[in-house]
Amino acid sequence: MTTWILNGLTLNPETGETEKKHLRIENGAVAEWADGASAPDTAGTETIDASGKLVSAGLIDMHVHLREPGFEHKETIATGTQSAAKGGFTTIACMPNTRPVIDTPDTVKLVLDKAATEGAVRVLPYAAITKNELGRELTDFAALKEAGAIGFTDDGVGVQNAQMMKNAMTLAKSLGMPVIAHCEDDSLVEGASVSEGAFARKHGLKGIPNESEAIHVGRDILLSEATGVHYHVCHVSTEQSIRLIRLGKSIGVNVTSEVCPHHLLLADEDIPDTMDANWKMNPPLRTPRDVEACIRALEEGTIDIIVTDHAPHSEEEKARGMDRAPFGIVGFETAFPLLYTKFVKTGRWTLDFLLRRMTSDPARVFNLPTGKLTPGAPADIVLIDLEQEREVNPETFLTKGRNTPFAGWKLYGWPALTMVGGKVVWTEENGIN
Ligand SMILES: NC(=O)N[C@@H](CC(=O)O)C(=O)O
Ligand SMILES: [Zn+2]
Ligand SMILES: [Zn+2]
Repeated sequence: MTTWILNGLTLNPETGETEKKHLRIENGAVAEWADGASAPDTAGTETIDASGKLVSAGLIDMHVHLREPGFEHKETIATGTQSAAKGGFTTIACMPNTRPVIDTPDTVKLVLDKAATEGAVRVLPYAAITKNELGRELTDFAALKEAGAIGFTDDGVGVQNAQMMKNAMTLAKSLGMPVIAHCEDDSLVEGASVSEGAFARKHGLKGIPNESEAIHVGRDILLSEATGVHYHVCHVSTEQSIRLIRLGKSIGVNVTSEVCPHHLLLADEDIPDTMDANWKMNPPLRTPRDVEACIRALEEGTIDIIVTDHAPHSEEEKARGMDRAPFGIVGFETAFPLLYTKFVKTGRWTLDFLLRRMTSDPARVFNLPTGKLTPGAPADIVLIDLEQEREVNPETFLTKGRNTPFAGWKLYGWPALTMVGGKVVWTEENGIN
């Protein structure tokens, strides 16, 4: 089957300018970029008009929470992947902190089966490092890999014991698998819900110190050096962690890292005095100095990729107040417009820079066959409207979560159509296909 995406704008990375091209798709794969100056012969083919829209490889999000099994009131694989499609994502990697935890081959298979039948986009499951994410006993890495897990992580909590982490890394290395770490030392955090900083001081709250993250980053870089494993740091949020990752990379340690839009855009002092728990996430919003450090680290390559850490919770859970509400905010449906508006439209980044951090770089870091629209690649594509300004309205989200601090923000760069493997899965006009 042939599909033509006609008259779209594609980015020429050499000039940084967009140019009009037609894209031919054959049997779910990219076949040809044709000159936009003349009309191709489209007799007998399906056509999609992309006039005025950017044509990009589908976005890749290597850190998301789909909540199924066990927390279907927050999200399901169906709603989470639909939300991802609406946000322009075509591949997402989901975290194992479900109930039960994804720590057996059967739970990995359950996620893969559900994703295949009910999912709107590609889903790559991570499996837990330790059984039930309790930090006591390693899971069966070989069997989990065999079942389809793409890496190991106890996201949601840090692995507190260094020997446990070293054993995990040694085993993962022997299987050629990465270890992905939520970096948090529990002994330094105990009961705090916001960062140590201006907001905590103003409200007399106990704060989460920056070193609670960086201590694990430093420890794990040493363990990665010792074991040779590919070690990937989750949701980097502090200047201290960045310093350590920079050092690790400079001496050749196999370390990579990710950052979330909120840690590039918001600081603790932006949290409203109403203590709205839609501003509560882990790691917490840090100081403006940390925000600038995260931006620079991404710019210099110390941080490799952008992820959302999409973490839906119900309105009832988020209404429990800053102290008692769970950590986490949704991310799929605001990520690209936020970053495009605040970093590309303002002139700090090129469009090419932003797109790479959300497409080809995650594919490179995790060895995925997607992320580039070169002939032969899967036709995972997003069309993006860069011109129209719209307001973030959580009531229109496809995720079950409404927990975002970005409601009301006026943004550009909204996805208009998402295609996975040559099949249109979502359009602005008609919703989920
Ligand atoms: N990021 C969050 O604030 N919450 C995540 C857990 C996590 O990513 O650590 C969640 O599962 O809700
Ligand atoms: Zn985490
Ligand atoms: Zn997470």
